Amino acid sequence: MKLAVIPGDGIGPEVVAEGLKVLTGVIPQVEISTYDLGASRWHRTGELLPDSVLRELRGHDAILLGAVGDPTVPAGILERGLLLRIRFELDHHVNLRPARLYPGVTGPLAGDQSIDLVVVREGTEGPYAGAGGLLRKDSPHEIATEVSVNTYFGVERVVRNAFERANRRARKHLTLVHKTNVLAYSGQLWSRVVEEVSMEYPDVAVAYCHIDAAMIYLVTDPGRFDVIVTDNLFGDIITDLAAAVSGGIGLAASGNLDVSRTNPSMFEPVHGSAPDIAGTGTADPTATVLSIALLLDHLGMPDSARRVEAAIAFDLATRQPGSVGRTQAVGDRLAALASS
Ligand SMILES: NC(=O)c1ccc[n+]([C@@H]2O[C@H](COP(=O)([O-])OP(=O)(O)OC[C@H]3O[C@@H](n4cnc5c(N)ncnc54)[C@H](O)[C@@H]3O)[C@@H](O)[C@H]2O)c1
Ligand SMILES: CC(C)[C@H](C(=O)O)[C@@H](O)C(=O)O
Ligand SMILES: [Mg+2]
Repeated sequence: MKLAVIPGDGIGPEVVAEGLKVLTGVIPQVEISTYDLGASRWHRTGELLPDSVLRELRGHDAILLGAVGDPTVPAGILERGLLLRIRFELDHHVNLRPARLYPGVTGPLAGDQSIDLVVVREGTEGPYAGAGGLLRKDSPHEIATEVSVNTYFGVERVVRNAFERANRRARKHLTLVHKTNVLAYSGQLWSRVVEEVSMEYPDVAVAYCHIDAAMIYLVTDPGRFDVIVTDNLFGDIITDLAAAVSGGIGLAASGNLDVSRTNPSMFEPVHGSAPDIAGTGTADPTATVLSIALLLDHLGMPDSARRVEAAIAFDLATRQPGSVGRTQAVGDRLAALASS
């Protein structure tokens, strides 16, 4: 397997190092190329993602990314110019973000909540598309627009993927989360496409939830969700909350998938570069390791993926209170468990 690794900024390199320990323990023959992209390269050279590097990335089976973003770089430069550019150029239209409350993990919710859901977030459109601009800049009449772009092609392929996933899961339940009461045009398109595609999946029960109410239910009754399909921005927000109620952002994994497999997919923790804890050795690398399980599944190595997941499940079930908090110690435990 040829793997491109982008450690990135902040805690990115710290969690990626632990992820690679686990991966190379399970798949010793992995061929790794590491790419120095992120804040330090930008400061040194002004480069974000040279075209030559993008070409090289395309030649790999998958990409593992830590995180990008740094307080010394103006907001959005790295996020848009590096991370989103990779997602867009490599057509990562399905942003897969499972959230599960593992046995032994204490979440912040009251009572015995069961959480086992997967968010299928659209990855290349919505307000992320970069359409819009500033009119009458620096005047009292300045106007900023950020247009949400939703194409039939883009919505249909992500909705179809969500139905396929729901159909393979035990509960066979899909919830569209949107804001159709206000976002009339895009809401209509998403609702219509969900209705159309649902005809091909008669075994999947379909529900709808406005984004604001979905935030209530994620906290009061998360068990109602199985597969959530939603747009790029709603999906970003939902998945941080889903992570928080499932034991924390340090456990939340993601895969940016080109479902057509024309381009390599990219796997990364849902969290960012966490400048507040970077360098302290306290970041939880579990999200990165779980992202590696998604990567192994995507590349057709389900047995290895299950070994990695089982290692995480065992570790989470047996972690002593206060024993999280050392990045390397967690990575060592997971690597030993996964390769034993
Ligand atoms: N995919 C990505 O690369 C990605 C994702 C989100 C944010 N970002 C960027 O990261 C930077 C920081 O963003 P932010 O602070 O809003 O979000 P963040 O996810 O980096 O951090 C939010 C909070 O979660 C904590 N946290 C994050 N990961 C953790 C881990 N593995 N273990 C323990 N605690 C963890 C942080 O300490 C912080 O308190 C920004 O530049 C942002 O744009 C990048
Ligand atoms: C950093 C940012 C561009 C990114 C997003 O909004 O998708 C992040 O928040 C994420 O969740 O991966
Ligand atoms: Mg996010």
